[in-house]
Amino acid sequence: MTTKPHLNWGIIGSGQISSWFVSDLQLDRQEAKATHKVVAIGASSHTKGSKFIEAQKLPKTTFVGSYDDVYNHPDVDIIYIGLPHVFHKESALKAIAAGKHVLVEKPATVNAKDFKVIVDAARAKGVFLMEAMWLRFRPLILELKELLLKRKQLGVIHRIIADFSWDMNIDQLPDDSRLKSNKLGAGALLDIGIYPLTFSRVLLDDKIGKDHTPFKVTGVQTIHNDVDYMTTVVLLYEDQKQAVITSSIYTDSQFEYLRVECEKGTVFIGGDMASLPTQYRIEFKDKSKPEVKKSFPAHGQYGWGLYYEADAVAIDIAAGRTENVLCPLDESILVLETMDEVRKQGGLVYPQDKE
Ligand SMILES: NC(=O)C1=CN([C@@H]2O[C@H](COP(=O)(O)OP(=O)(O)OC[C@H]3O[C@@H](n4cnc5c(N)ncnc54)[C@H](OP(=O)(O)O)[C@@H]3O)[C@@H](O)[C@H]2O)C=CC1
Ligand SMILES: O=C1OC[C@@H](O)[C@H](O)[C@H]1O
Repeated sequence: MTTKPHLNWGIIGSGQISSWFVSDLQLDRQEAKATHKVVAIGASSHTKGSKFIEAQKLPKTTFVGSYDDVYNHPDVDIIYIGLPHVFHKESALKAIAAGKHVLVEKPATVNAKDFKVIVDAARAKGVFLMEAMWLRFRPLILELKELLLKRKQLGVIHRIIADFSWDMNIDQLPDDSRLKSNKLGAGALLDIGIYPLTFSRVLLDDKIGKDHTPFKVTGVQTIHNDVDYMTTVVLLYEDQKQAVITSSIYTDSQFEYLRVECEKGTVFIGGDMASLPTQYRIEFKDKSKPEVKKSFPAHGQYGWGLYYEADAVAIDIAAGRTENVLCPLDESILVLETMDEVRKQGGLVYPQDKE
């Protein structure tokens, strides 16, 4: 019997996404491709870290310390960074300096320039690095990629229309919320617009990263209180395909938030959150063909599905790879550069852009 790849995780930050990630790592999954252990929690205070351990039902012996303690913990193989965007750079650089592999939440950084610094540091140190864009690893997306791009079952793809909008009640949030403050990298595009942008990258272009099909970017932004409440992006590919990408923090998405329009039919993708697609259906232009519908369970016993990216990372590291083929570093840079261009046209500036 071959043993599965294994990773010992150090978690930085005890907030919302760290709690999802840690609960997924602990799920008992028969089909798991790797095994995971959370060995250390880094939190801004010992009390917060201990509460996190209790809430996540981690063993009481799990190490709790400062972020620095966790970067330098001898049992930790890989650091997961679950901090607001603006803290990703410093955290990733410290983890890399300590010789750890890194999985950093999306967006990898506020702009492309900052992520390039991290990529250079990881390459110099020879450690694994990836942006935690979990969408790229979901079975629903992999199945549609195979169906649309590899088998070309619906013929030529013409256009993608994709949205992630969520009424965050922004005016009721405290000014120092990561969802509201420009200083914390808030705004629709970076927080949620990155998902429909990723959908379009994954489903419209069969090339990735440095090899991508060239596209022109047009963006408009509605800015209030120094953050984008609403952003719309149009990508025009060299071969005339288009992606229309919308995001907003003061309206809500429809259940079917993504449409892939093709020569022979249209794919509609839906779910409660555009970061977590749970079903697709295909309407064929030939009406004699019955609609195809497929569901991919999530939540509860199925967890969030963050384990797909975690397993992929474990397999890469066991194989000695320092980046992942579905989420390579140049592709994260491309997405960040695209968002930089949209913000340049839309007028949204973050403090990191001026550094
Ligand atoms: N993949 C996904 O589906 C999701 C990804 N994300 C990404 O994860 C990251 C974190 O998001 P989320 O978990 O919602 O964030 P939280 O607001 O829950 O904050 C996470 C942690 O960051 C630290 N932190 C928060 N605010 C500050 C501050 N002002 N100054 C210093 N430290 C702070 C705290 O760490 P401590 O506990 O140590 O005090 C906090 O627990 C973001 O980059 C976001 O884009 C978020 C949600 C979903
Ligand atoms: O990545 C995300 O997806 C879900 C939202 O709740 C969150 O704000 C965002 O960071």
